[in-house]
Amino acid sequence: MTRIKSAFERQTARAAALIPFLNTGDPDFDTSLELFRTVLRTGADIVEIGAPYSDPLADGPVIQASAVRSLRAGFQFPHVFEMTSRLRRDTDKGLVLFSYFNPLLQYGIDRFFADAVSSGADGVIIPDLPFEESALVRQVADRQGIELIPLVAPTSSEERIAKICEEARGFVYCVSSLGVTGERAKMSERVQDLVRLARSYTRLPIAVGFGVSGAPQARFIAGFADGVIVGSAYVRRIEESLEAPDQTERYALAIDGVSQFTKELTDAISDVSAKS
Ligand SMILES: O=P(O)(O)OC[C@@H](O)[C@@H](O)c1c[nH]c2ccccc12
Repeated sequence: MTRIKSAFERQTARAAALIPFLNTGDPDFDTSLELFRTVLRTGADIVEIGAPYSDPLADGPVIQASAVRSLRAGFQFPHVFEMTSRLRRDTDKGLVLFSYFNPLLQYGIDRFFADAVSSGADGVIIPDLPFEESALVRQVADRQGIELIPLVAPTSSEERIAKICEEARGFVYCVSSLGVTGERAKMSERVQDLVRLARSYTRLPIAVGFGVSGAPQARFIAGFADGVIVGSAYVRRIEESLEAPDQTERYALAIDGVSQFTKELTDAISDVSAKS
């Protein structure tokens, strides 16, 4: 059984897996390594390990600012492999590399997947991978033995969702709403229809992301999906920690912030299974 599959299977106690996203190198490499370790230690089942990019078209202001911080702190693309191999030593949970298509193309598709496998990654998400190129990329991923996790959006036609789900590996990422990443006060109820539709085309786990700002949305999603993906709300806690005057306090605030938030989210998700 793959680590991604077992991460979802382990959720018999909880209604859904918790899947945080953080950018590698935000606010610097060593601190982000400790932040990833902290969310994994305090309850995350899978992590999305972001490769910061200078032109993150699908990201809202919080993750855009995070990418700027990482790049300013000297992030280079191969650091995602260093991050993954460091985390792999500590954990058997799911490690998913997250990169836009362009920097991955620059690095070389075959080289990227070969390095991803040797770093211990279980999966890859490429949010802006054009459907027309996905067959080639999936073939490389399959050949290298790593799972290429697709996204379906509220705007996807049923025909396109069917095709994406048929070719999916690992899990299916259902984007909850139109637009860019970022916390929403309320999630669209329509995401339940999207998950229901995807479920009719795949037996893989289905995770929902975009807009989760805290426990209420996590609880809502855990009621009908297998995974809750949270990015901006975590990254905002890192950003807020940087307002503290000195480095030691900034570090402590960031670690405490993501640790406390993970507990809030896992408690909310566990609530759901207790009730159902
Ligand atoms: O930030 P949010 O609204 O919690 O959404 C998850 C998102 O951060 C993460 O999955 C992600 C980060 N960058 C992306 C770009 C496209 C799609 C998804 C993402």
